[in-house]
Amino acid sequence: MQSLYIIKIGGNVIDNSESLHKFLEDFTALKGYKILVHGGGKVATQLSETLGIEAKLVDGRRITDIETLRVVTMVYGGLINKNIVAQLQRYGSNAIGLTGADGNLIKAKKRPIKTIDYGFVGDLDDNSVNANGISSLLEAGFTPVFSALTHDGDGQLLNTNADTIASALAVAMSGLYSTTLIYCFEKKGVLQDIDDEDSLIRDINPERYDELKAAGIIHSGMLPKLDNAFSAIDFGVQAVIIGHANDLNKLNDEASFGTRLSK
Ligand SMILES: Nc1ncnc2c1ncn2[C@@H]1O[C@H](COP(=O)(O)OP(=O)(O)O)[C@@H](O)[C@H]1O
Ligand SMILES: CC(=O)N[C@@H](CCC(=O)OP(=O)(O)O)C(=O)O
Repeated sequence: MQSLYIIKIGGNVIDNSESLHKFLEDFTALKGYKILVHGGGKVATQLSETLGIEAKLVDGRRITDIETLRVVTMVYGGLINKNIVAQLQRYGSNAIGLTGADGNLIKAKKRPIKTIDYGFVGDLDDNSVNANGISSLLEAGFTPVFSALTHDGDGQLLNTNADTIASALAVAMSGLYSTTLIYCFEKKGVLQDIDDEDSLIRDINPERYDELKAAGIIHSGMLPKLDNAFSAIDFGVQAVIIGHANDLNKLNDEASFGTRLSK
């Protein structure tokens, strides 16, 4: 089996142009098949507020009414995706920018209304990702760049969390490639003390995860990220690493890049 990297970058990296450029240069230098997934929640929140649309998030997930869907379509599918693709082209990567609607590559189901109506938010299931379609892009020499947008097959775009997209892509692609999933953000990895970059936790297994949650050491945005990450490992993804976007060039040096998850 050939190897594949699926790498996700979040809003804080995208919002910092120096950090983003270093990351994109290092991403281009990685050998072999690769897919980039980007969020951009921070930029969407800023634009919403500029437009006078209140940004509402519950448990890290954006309530996406029709106005907000327009904003995230512009921000994720347009502004951020096309800028990243243009920069990757500059560095020599033949990037192709995508939403899940393009090539019907990721189909989602609108989240059912329970206690909260999330609006146009899409959830993924086992059949969401068209792995063969994505594989044909990779084999043709393209580097797919996915934004946090999917579709329902009935003409409706949906907002889907980028960590979830990265995890679902990794699970689906692991049937065809030996897949490593990497979450890149603005810290060295999962930290024992969130304010101390020297307190990196090198390995986490499910038992340790439970302890760190109970002790309040892991909280907020790191909780859904690790839930997605452990679910990817359970469903056959070879390796999952969480690390600093500016350290991607140290990826092959196990001792210096990020937190590794194990079963
Ligand atoms: N133990 C921890 N180590 C590192 N980050 C943590 C930890 N616990 C909570 N976090 C928070 O998780 C955030 C990352 O999640 P999130 O904001 O969703 O990032 P992204 O937008 O990159 O996906 C960090 O910015 C940090 O504030
Ligand atoms: C449904 C939902 O919450 N979607 C996310 C998609 C963007 C994202 O995931 O961005 P980060 O990775 O930068 O957080 C949102 O709109 O914030």
